[in-house]
Amino acid sequence: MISFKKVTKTYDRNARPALKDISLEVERGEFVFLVGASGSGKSTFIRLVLKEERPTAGSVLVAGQDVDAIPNWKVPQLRRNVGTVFQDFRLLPNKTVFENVAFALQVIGKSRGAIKETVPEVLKTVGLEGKGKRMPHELSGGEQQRVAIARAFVNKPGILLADEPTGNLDPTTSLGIMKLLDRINRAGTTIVMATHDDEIVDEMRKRVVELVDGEIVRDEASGVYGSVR
Ligand SMILES: Nc1ncnc2c1ncn2[C@@H]1O[C@H](COP(=O)(O)OP(=O)(O)OP(=O)(O)O)[C@@H](O)[C@H]1O
Repeated sequence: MISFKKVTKTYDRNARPALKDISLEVERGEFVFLVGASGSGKSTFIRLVLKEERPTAGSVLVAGQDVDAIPNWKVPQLRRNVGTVFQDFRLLPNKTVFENVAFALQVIGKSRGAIKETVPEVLKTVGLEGKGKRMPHELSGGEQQRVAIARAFVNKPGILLADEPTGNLDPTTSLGIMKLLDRINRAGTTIVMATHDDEIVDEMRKRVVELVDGEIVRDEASGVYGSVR
């Protein structure tokens, strides 16, 4: 589903690479934790998948397509198939919960009828039934993240990229968010989640890919946050 073939990304010509000769295959339906210290290259990995950055060398394939070969006018189509969730939720503050989720459908031209039907269903899936009329500031952090996940998921993307989605949440709320992501994954969406949250990684026992200074130092099925020595 996502394939990195000998990918190097250098932002500044003289700086050390943010990613160094990375090769990685993420199969359809997998759940992968990307772990590593701040600056190890996790966000760069995510930006390359979204074509927000271009590799300096090597190639990135998403659903079999070389991202670099996708013309700019087709990039929105790529990003529709790759939902994103971030640490800071990124909701539209002046729109209701319903409108925040509906927006993702409006931009792809869905009819009002379809939107009216789909949004409440998705809100129910993420545990926000009946909260469509609330404004983001009237929600807890965990609820705001659920809205962000609903928005990312409403188009049923094949891939969901999550960059520190539990970074602003307490442990109990984080666990709720992880259960939701796990459910979405089990329904068929491939998930790559960058995180520093060792408790979550240890609890979930998914594939763990560890980056150190832009290089993959560990790739384990059912792994834990820190390598077992
Ligand atoms: N736009 C940019 N221009 C120049 N250098 C950058 C840019 N973005 C990232 N870098 C550098 O690339 C390296 C990897 O950064 P990246 O953001 O991918 O790490 P990260 O693992 O996501 O870190 P964090 O956990 O803090 O988000 C760092 O050395 C960083 O300073």
